[in-house]
Amino acid sequence: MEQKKTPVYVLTGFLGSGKTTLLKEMLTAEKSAGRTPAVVLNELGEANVEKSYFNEETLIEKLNGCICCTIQTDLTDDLLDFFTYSKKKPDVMFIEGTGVADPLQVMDGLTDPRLQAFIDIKSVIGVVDAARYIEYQSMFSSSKEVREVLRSHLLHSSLLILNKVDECDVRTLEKVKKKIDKAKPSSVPVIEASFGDVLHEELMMSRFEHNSENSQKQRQEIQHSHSHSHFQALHIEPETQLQKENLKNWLESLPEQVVRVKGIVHMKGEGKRAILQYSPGSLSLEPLSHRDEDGGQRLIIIGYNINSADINESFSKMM
Ligand SMILES: Nc1nc2c(ncn2[C@@H]2O[C@H](COP(=O)(O)OP(=O)(O)OP(=O)(O)O)[C@@H](O)[C@H]2O)c(=O)[nH]1
Repeated sequence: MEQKKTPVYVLTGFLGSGKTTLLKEMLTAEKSAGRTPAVVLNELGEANVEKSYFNEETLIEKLNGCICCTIQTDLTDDLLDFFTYSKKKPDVMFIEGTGVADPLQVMDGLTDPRLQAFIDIKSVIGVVDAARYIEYQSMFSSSKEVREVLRSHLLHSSLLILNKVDECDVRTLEKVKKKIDKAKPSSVPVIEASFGDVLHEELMMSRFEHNSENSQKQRQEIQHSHSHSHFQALHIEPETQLQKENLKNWLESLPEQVVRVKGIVHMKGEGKRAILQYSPGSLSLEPLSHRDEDGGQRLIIIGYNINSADINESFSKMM
C-alpha cells in the first residue's frame, strides 16, 4: 500500500522579515486543529537561539550553514533518514531556511527523487519586510548581495506575505506594493500582514505547482548570480551580564553591513535570560522559556562583508 505523503511548506524571506513569527502562528493553528507538525530549522550559526520557540514539535536542526547550498544534500539526507526511521510521521512539515537561503536551491534538495515517496511540497511562502523593502532595494542604502537575495525570494515563492505593514505609512505601503507587483511573477498572490496574522487556510493552500514561472532560465540565472557566500555569521559569547542601554547603543553603532543580530542574553537586574531580536532600528527582548540547556549567553551577528575584528573590539569596549 502506498504511504501517505507529508505535506511540506517552505518558509523563505530575508533576515528579520518575520518567518519565525509566521511559523509560530502556523504551528499554533495546526496544533489546535489536532495535527502534529514537524519543523526543520536552519541557522547560519553554530547555535540556534530560537529553539526555545519550538517546545513540543519534532525539531530537525540544521546549524552552521545555509540550507540553500552548503548543506543542500544534507537536507535531502536528513529528511530521508527522518522519514525512513521516525516512528511517528508528522501530519505536516514546515521548513524555514536562513534569511539568505535561495528558495530554488532549497527546492532542489526537496525535489530529490528519493524524497518523493515521503513528501508533497505544497507551497513556498515568501515573507517580505514591507517596512524595509525600499531600503533593502535601494542602490544607495543596500548592497548587490541583499538585492539579489530579495529578488530570488520574490521570484521563487508561490505565495508572498507582505509583513510588517504595521510599521509602514500608507504611501510607503502603496509604493512597496507597486514595486513588488512588478518584480514577482504575475500568478503569485500577495497578502498583507502584521506579525504573520494571515488566515491559516490561505497559508495552507496548495500552491506550489501554480508557480509555473519558475523556469529553467531563471534557475540558471539565479544559480549563476548566487552570492550569499558573502554573508557571514559572527558569534560572540558574553561572559558577564549586559547593561541594556549599552547593548542598545552598541547595536545601533554596528556598521550598515550588519542586517540582523539575534541571541540569548542576560540583562543586569533581570532574573531570567532573554531572546534578543535585532534588525536595524528595532530591538526586542523576550523572556526565555524552557528548552535551552546550556544556560549561557550568545549573540549571532549576521551581515555581508563584515569586519569581525572591529565588531569584536567594539563589543569588548561596550562590556
Ligand atoms: N513591527 C513588527 N515586527 C515584527 C513583525 N513580524 C515580526 N516582527 C518582529 O521582527 C523580528 C524578526 O522576526 P522573525 O520572525 O524572527 O524574523 P525571521 O524572518 O525569522 O528572521 P531570521 O531568523 O533572521 O531570518 C522579531 O523581533 C519579531 O517580533 C511585524 O509584522 N511587525
